[in-house]
Amino acid sequence: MEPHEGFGLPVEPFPKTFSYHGDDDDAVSTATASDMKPRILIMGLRRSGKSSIQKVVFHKMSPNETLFLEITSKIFKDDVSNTSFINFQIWDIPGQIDFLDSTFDLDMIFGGTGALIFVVDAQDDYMEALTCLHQAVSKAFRINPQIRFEIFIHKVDGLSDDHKIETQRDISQRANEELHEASLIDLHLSFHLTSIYDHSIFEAFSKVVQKLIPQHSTLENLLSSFVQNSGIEKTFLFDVVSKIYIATDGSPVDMQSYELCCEMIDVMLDMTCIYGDDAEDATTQDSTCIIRLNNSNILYLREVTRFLVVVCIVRDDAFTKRGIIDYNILLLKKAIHEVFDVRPRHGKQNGHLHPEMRNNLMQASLPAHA
Ligand SMILES: Nc1nc2c(ncn2[C@@H]2O[C@H](COP(=O)(O)OP(=O)(O)OP(=O)(O)O)[C@@H](O)[C@H]2O)c(=O)[nH]1
Repeated sequence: MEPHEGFGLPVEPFPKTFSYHGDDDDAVSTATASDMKPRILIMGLRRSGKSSIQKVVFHKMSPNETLFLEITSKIFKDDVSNTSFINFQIWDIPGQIDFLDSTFDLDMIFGGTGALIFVVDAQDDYMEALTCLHQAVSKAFRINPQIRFEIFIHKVDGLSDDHKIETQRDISQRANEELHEASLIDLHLSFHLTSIYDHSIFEAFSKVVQKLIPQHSTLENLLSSFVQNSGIEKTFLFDVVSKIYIATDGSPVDMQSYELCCEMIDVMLDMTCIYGDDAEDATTQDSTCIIRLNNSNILYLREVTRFLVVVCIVRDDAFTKRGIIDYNILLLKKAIHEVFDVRPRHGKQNGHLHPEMRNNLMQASLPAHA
């Protein structure tokens, strides 16, 4: 099954030559070919929820099934690129990793890492987790200062809204104070409140992945231009299998809209699995799905590649101009294919929309929105 052959031009998930170290590959030179893929590490104490996060986001495991997951005893490398647009590896690091143990090649582990997710169980006493967090991030930062550090304050489904905010404030203050005392002032931590029992884990993972996509700001510009010229309220570019949104337009994301779009993808995939033609993949046929909501909005889903769909929220009066929207979606697809065809080494992304793409979109704009 070749990735992204479903629509027109071939598209690579991430450019294969892409490295998070610019042109310097020394840090990963000892790794094997499959280890060369950009990598996200998930770390944290035992039973903090690392394997559950990975199974729920990338393997469609239902949250309740995670109750029966066994303890991870060695590093689990999960290559998600066969089923997902996201061409990288997720490494689940066992809770009991000992940084002084020479059997762990830390230079290799942290050298090729794009992001380190550290999971803190918010339903447990988190003091030990904070000590481990400090050890992990300071070690990783000294080996590879390019790593993004993402702290998932996890299992917040058991906490009230006030308690969530208070927990985040306390954890971020303690973690940053420790870094300050260790003079690691350039080490930046990002915090996310997460749970596998709602969409917060998908939202947080989306944010992590977006920071690792070199083309992200170009995509965001492209989607903003698309929205403005099509009379659309909000649009997301989704990796279908993981429901991670690769990009959205520049307007703020509200969780309810994101959840609605995720649920639409679930409905489409479930229907396709149950009633679809077995010979065809869920999204090989330029799939389209429209759901009219009871609040005068319409959810409009269109395939971009085999693994990517664009989901739009449109007011029903704007949807009467569907021809314009469809025309703009055609241009959007073409532009997205072009964006991912650009390899950073040979032509670095500058984060701006190519003028040709912008002009094409303008041609399709409604007079009212032009
Ligand atoms: N309430 C709640 N429980 C969760 C959440 N995520 C995971 N869990 C539970 O936490 C327990 C431990 O989850 P695992 O994913 O096995 O934890 P782990 O960090 O991989 O554990 P090790 O393999 O020992 O490193 C399981 O019973 C999960 O069901 C969550 O968001 N909320």
